Amino acid sequence: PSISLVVAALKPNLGIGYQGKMPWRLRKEIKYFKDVTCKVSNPTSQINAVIMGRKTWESIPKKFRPLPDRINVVLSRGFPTCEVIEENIIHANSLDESLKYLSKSDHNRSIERIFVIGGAEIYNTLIDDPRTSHLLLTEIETDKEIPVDTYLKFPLYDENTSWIKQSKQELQSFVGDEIILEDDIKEGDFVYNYTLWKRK
Ligand SMILES: NC(=O)C1=CN([C@@H]2O[C@H](COP(=O)(O)OP(=O)(O)OC[C@H]3O[C@@H](n4cnc5c(N)ncnc54)[C@H](OP(=O)(O)O)[C@@H]3O)[C@@H](O)[C@H]2O)C=CC1
Ligand SMILES: CCc1nc(N)nc(N)c1C#CCc1cc(OC)cc(-c2ccc3c(c2)OCO3)c1
Repeated sequence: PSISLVVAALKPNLGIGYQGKMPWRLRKEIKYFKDVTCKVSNPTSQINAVIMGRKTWESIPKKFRPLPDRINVVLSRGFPTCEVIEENIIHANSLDESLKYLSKSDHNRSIERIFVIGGAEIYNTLIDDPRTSHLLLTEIETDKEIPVDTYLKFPLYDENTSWIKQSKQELQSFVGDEIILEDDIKEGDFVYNYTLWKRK
């Protein structure tokens, strides 16, 4: 199965978190995240999965979790192998266990896409996993000093990296034409752009 990492990070050091929370609240970015992770070709027969670490699950405000219309998989070494907590909440103790569960055919809707939605420990393990085929990176920039204590260790800007930033057309066809992709979105002290990266 192929996995897509979805993350919003502050350039140039790819900061993603501060004291267990996100360093920013970007309204349009949250909508993009929802639209991209929810979108399936056929909503009656398909659904997507979002996989996250236990700390990210805990950081999502209770009223927003589980993220609706997606199968929510939470990873913790403290969970037994794989447990269906509620219809759309799965607890698993490893990525492999969760992928095994997601690839079973007895779901009432088939899984179209698998997105990893955080946090740092999960991202930094999976960026090197051969099953990770796409990276949906929201590149954020600011002139202000923003407190950040958690970073992506992604080799994107190294000269011999195997990750290639795709064209905007490629991103558009990946997310589908229903999603409007604005450029240089300004919110508060931030300017950001949506990007798609694939391995060479
Ligand atoms: N900018 C962005 O787009 C995003 C940013 N974030 C930020 O990331 C930060 C959270 O990241 P981080 O602290 O790394 O925590 P994570 O969300 O990555 O959760 C870490 C926990 O996940 C479990 N876990 C990790 N790897 C595995 C594994 N291989 N198998 C089983 N369980 C595993 C462990 O749970 P246990 O301890 O229970 O064993 C571990 O403690 C926050 O600041 C958050 O705001 C999060 C999402 C998106
Ligand atoms: C939504 C931010 C985001 N953007 C991108 N590009 N990739 C991501 N993986 C994420 C994320 C995430 C997990 C998360 C963390 C969080 O606090 C740490 C809050 C949310 C969240 C999820 C849904 C929400 C919402 C917040 O407000 C309204 O609806 C969602």
